[in-house]
Amino acid sequence: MPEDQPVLQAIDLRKHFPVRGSRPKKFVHAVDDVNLSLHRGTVVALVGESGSGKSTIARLLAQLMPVTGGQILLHGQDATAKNRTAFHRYVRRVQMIFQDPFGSLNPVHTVRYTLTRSLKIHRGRLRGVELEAALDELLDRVQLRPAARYIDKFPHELSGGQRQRVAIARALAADPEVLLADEPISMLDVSIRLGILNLLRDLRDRLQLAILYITHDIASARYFADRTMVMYAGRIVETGDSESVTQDPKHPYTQLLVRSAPDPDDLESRARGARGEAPSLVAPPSGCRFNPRCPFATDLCRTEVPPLISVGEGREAACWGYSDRPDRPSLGSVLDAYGERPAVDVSVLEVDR
Ligand SMILES: Nc1ncnc2c1ncn2[C@@H]1O[C@H](COP(=O)(O)OP(=O)(O)OP(=O)(O)O)[C@@H](O)[C@H]1O
Repeated sequence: MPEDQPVLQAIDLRKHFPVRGSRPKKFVHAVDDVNLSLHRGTVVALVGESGSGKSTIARLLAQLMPVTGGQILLHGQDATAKNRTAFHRYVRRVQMIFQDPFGSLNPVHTVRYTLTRSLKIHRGRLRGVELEAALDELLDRVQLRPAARYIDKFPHELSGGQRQRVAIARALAADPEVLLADEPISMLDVSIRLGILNLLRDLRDRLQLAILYITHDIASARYFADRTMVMYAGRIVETGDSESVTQDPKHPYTQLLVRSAPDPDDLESRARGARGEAPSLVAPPSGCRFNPRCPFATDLCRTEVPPLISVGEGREAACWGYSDRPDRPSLGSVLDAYGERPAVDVSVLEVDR
């Protein structure tokens, strides 16, 4: 297998949810034309505001629901699971970690039960010494040591961080190649978030996992992810290595997102105050979906969807401002345009490595 071949790939991924009771039928355009690739030993962050479609992408990649359009490839092969056996095979390779480790662990079962069950589902029945060794190894991988201290505990006897580690261990029991981590730290105490990210990074390196890290916190994307993809209203608006995307954002939306870190909700209120609300995904704005909030938008932006345009090595932005069209908008400083100083200095992105 060539090193640079993606493990998991989404091509022109699309998800439209029907709006219940609408006549004529309307749809929430949650995800449109999303392409992404996950590679061995690499973390890709998917960043965006609430409702931008991040979780939908994770659930599509996990095949928890059908796509409206597009394709999911595992090692270059169409991975659409057409029956239970195929789905089971897929889930062994592609595991998901959820936001709420309390909700995702059954409160009536001990760590031993949860992990044994996962091992049984994915690796067949293990017994005696073999089972104990596998349980020990799983807890060791997520740094819950010594295993004996945790193995017979119930979820309520563990801290949030320990619960999330157990949820990660349960995912590792499948011996996956891909982890889809949907906001894995957002419900945890700030003081233990870094520990979980460092654990995931360790797993990336030691097990060469391909990780999709979903977050609305662009600072953690910079800290943790090799590459960052920024999503706005169901579409990818910028991609590149995390350092460049966060330090030198090109798309006006990414610029706004970076400037309002670490509180993305602040972005919502500031942008609303300045330029209307986040768009309805039932009838998304034509052209660039960011155009109603963009201070630089022109007729071109209002009518034609911008493609992802190269804006540097390995970097792309879906903004007409970077095209060579004669009617392209001329970009300026987002902050000047909004007439505001940054709420929080960008240096908040400097997290202790
Ligand atoms: N099952 C569903 N039925 C209808 N609409 C849905 C469904 N799931 C998600 N949506 C809509 O799709 C859009 C994208 O939602 P999604 O949860 O993917 O966003 P998100 O970026 O993950 O947000 P958050 O950070 O709040 O989870 C939203 O408008 C949401 O209301």
